Parts: sequence; C-alpha cells; structure tokens
Amino acid sequence: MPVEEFVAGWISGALGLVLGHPFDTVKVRLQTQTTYRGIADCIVKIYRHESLLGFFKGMSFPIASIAVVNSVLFGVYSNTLLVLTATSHQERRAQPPSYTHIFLAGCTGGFLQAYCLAPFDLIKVRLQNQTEPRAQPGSSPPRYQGPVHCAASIFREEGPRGLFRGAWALTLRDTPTVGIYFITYEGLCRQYTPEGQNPSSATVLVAGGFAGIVSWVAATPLDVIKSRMQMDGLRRRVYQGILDCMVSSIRQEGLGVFFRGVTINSARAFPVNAVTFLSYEYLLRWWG
Ligand SMILES: C[N+](C)(C)CCCC[C@H](N)C(=O)O
Repeated sequence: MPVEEFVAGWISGALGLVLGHPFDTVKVRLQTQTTYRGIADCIVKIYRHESLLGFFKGMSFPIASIAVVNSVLFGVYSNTLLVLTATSHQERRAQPPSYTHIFLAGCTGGFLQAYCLAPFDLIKVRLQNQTEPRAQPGSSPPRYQGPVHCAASIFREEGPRGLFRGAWALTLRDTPTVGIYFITYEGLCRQYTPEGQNPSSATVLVAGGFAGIVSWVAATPLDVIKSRMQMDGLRRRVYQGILDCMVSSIRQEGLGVFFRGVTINSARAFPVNAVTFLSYEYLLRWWG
C-alpha cells in the first residue's frame, strides 16, 4: 500500500490547520453560543476578553491529531481509488478516474476519518467554548485545563462513550461531503488543465479553495448539529439524538440555524484547503 499519500496528507493538513484555526474558533462560538451578534462582534469580544491567544484555544490537540486524521482522509481516498481503478497517483493524470469512482473513494475516506476525528474534534469544541480568559490569580480556573485534562474529565464524567459524543453526526457530515470535496477539486483541476498535464499551482490553489468552500457549505447543517451534540452532556442532557437536536434547534431558532457559521466557515475553508491541496500535490510530485 503506497504510504506517500498518508505522509503528504499529514503535512499538508497541519499547514492548513494552523492557518484556519482562528476562523474555526469564531465559527464554533457562533454555532453554540448566543452571546455574539455576528462575526465582527465575536472577533472583538474574543480579542478584548481573551487576547490573541483566545483564537488559538484548543489548537494543540488538532495539530497532533491531524497526523492521523488527514493522513487517513487522503491515504484512504488515494488507496481506495487504487483499488477501484488500478491506477496509482502518478498514473491518474494520464488515465483520469471517473467521477463516480472519485466520489466513492472520497466517501470511504470521509467515513473512516470521521471515526478517528470524533474524540479530537469533541475536545477541540469543548475547549473552544470556554470563554474564561487565561488563568489569572484569584479567578476560578476554567473547567478544562487543557486537552489531556479535558479528555480525562470527559472519560470520568461521561464515560468512555462520552468521548464519542456527536460521532454519528460527524460521520453523517463527512461521508458524503468528503466525496463532494474531491469531486469539486478534481472537476475544477480538469476544467483548467490541458489533458495529460499536471495542474498549475494557481489551479491547485483555486480548485482546493473552492473544494473547501463547496464541501463546507454542504456540511454546515450537520456541522451545527454535531457541535451542539458535542456540547450536550456538559450540564444535563438536552437532546435525545440527532433528530431530536435538529427538531428542537429548528423550533427554537428557525431553519436559519442550519447555516450558522457558514460565512466564517467558508472564509476559513478557502485558504485552509488551498494550502492543503497545494502542499499535498507538491509533496507527491517531489517524491514521485
Ligand atoms: C468535507 N468537510 C467539509 C467536512 C471537510 C473536508 C475538509 C477538511 C479540511 N481539513 C478542513 O478542515 O477544511
């Protein structure tokens, strides 16, 4: 099984992640808290209250986990295509796989990475939602002191299954949308690249950026539900399951709730995925 794709997926994911984390914090806050009036208000409040560091809450764990998560995403995608079409990454420019195969390989990658991502994503969301400023003498410390403490507390208070809270919503979010992610990327690359050639850097950046935006727009309704299910269980349980969370969110906030955070998420998705695909493609060309 070719491993370059796994390594390239890891490095490119880490680069994209650091770039996108401040956007991600604003998104999670807008999705799960009602104290902010909009993106600008949220940014100003985080900065005033928690300084620049506030934007980077919950980042160390995703950085560590991206090694697993993004390499599973890209590695499984590429190796599923290898199984389906019997062409390696290098041969795919000359013999492009069909969109059906790309979609199926993307869904497989999305499904498997969702399970690896679930506990890391849960911890990220819990830490991002702590609004206390950094520990100051005299003030009460935040509930979770860091990722490891957060994981241990969830394990203790909510049981081992608590670490997978929201995992189903995450799987439903990622299985089809990772398919959409790769179809958009490949489609745009093919559109702007002469047959048989490698896409230019500009094409890869734009195609990667749009793949991020399109797939995140499609993923946003389940992303909101996922984030809410992950925060559930912190005090007393509110939702009985995905459907219940959907229905009660719509009842209370209307259909617009499904698009909470979509603007900031798209603003994040473009640079993150442009950088991710550019570094992925170049690492593979360099090694190939
Ligand atoms: C398919 N879905 C939209 C869920 C995400 C796929 C993009 C993953 C990328 N690491 C990012 O964080 O943007």
